[in-house]
Amino acid sequence: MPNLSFVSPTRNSPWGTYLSQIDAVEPYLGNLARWVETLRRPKRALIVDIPIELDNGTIAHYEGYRVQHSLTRGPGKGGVRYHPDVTLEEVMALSAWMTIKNAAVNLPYGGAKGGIRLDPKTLSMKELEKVTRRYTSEIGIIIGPQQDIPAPDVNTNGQIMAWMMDTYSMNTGATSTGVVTGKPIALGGSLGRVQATGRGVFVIGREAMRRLNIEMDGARIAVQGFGNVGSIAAKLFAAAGAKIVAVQDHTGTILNERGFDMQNLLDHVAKTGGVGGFAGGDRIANDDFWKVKSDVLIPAALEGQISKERAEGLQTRLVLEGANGPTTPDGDAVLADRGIVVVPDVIANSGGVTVSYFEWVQDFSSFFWTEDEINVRLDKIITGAFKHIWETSEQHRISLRTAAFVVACTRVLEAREERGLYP
Ligand SMILES: NC(=O)C1=CN([C@@H]2O[C@H](COP(=O)(O)OP(=O)(O)OC[C@H]3O[C@@H](n4cnc5c(N)ncnc54)[C@H](OP(=O)(O)O)[C@@H]3O)[C@@H](O)[C@H]2O)C=CC1
Ligand SMILES: O=C(O)CCC(=O)C(=O)O
Repeated sequence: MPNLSFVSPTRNSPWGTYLSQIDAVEPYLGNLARWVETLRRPKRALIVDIPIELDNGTIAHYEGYRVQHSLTRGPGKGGVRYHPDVTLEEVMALSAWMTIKNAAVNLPYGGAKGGIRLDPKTLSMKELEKVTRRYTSEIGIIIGPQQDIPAPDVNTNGQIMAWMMDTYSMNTGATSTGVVTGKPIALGGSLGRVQATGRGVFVIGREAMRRLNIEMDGARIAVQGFGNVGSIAAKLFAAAGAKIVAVQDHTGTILNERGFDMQNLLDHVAKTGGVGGFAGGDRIANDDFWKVKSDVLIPAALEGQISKERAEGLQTRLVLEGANGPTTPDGDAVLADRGIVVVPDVIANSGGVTVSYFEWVQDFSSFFWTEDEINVRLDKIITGAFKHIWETSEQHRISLRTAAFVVACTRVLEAREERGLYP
């Protein structure tokens, strides 16, 4: 592992996971491997202090980050996460996966990601707005429509993007819609962006199932995480004839062997904030989620969920990574041994950033597309990228993850080589 003085990753931590994925791709890079060290360190990492006055009059300090892992192929691009477990090391890994994802799909971006260590559920809307605006001002020195374009991730949404866009615009003295994506439609957002990541998970899942001869009609699907990505993917699979048999979030795990009534489940989550207590299924122990028999398992929550132990017990044919980094290297090795196919995050959840790219293009041209145009273009781009990765995997007899890294790292390092050596 490289000697970065400010992190001490373990093998299965997010940054350790990313580094082991780079180790796996290195033998397939030919002469470009001389540049591989570039991928093992972020180009730039900013840590910011965010002091705000809480509603009760006290001052609270939050720690925020923006990491630009690579700017080789274009501006930084990647979401912003609000979560109590956010660390610099986690944001580094998430930013690096953005570099790989953007290159795997051939979007003209580098990779970046941001985050603030806080629990948004404990803050009022006013406090959340203050944190967001201060964070945006602090990272304002490195973001911009041509520099680095944030977007939503865990616990962030269109409202937060609107505050970010407004703060950046006020600070620079010009309305700058292209500084973030995932904005509300009224501020230059794109139709289809809210649904895009879940839609992309469905589209890539459909393609992988076709290649593995898994019938969509009646296929059993289990979904961990029922937020933006998990709920929309589940809804689209159900609409295509699959059965959503298990769902899990922080409020519990629910099982229904016959498949949930999706509209009832979505209404329950909208009303109560989680899947727990849903009457249309049986509550089971959280650990039992990982033993539910399924054709497709979609982790759509956080990193590190499929450990070696959980991988040993999975009863599924296909893992479709809606979340970023949900499978540890030890878990990955077990799944490979057991013949369970993994469609990696960097292609499975690439629908979100692809429509973010469409949003950015639409903002620059001030010409907006219909939702149909967006969905057709999304489908075409990501199924094309998936096909290329599948064929690369067959050609080298490597996992889809390593194949995605071969495609992506080759693009990044070729660009690096072309840009030359001297300052
Ligand atoms: N939003 C996007 O466009 C994109 C998101 N992703 C990735 O998808 C994943 C989900 O993001 P998104 O849907 O946007 O986030 P959301 O905040 O909308 O939803 C996250 C979901 O995960 C659940 N969750 C969190 N921790 C756990 C846990 N330990 N066990 C079970 N459930 C848990 C949450 O439950 P609860 O509310 O109960 O905490 C919630 O249902 C992340 O890995 C993200 O990086 C990837 C590409 C783009
Ligand atoms: O839409 C984007 O720009 C980035 C989404 C994101 O953070 C991700 O794909 O993990």
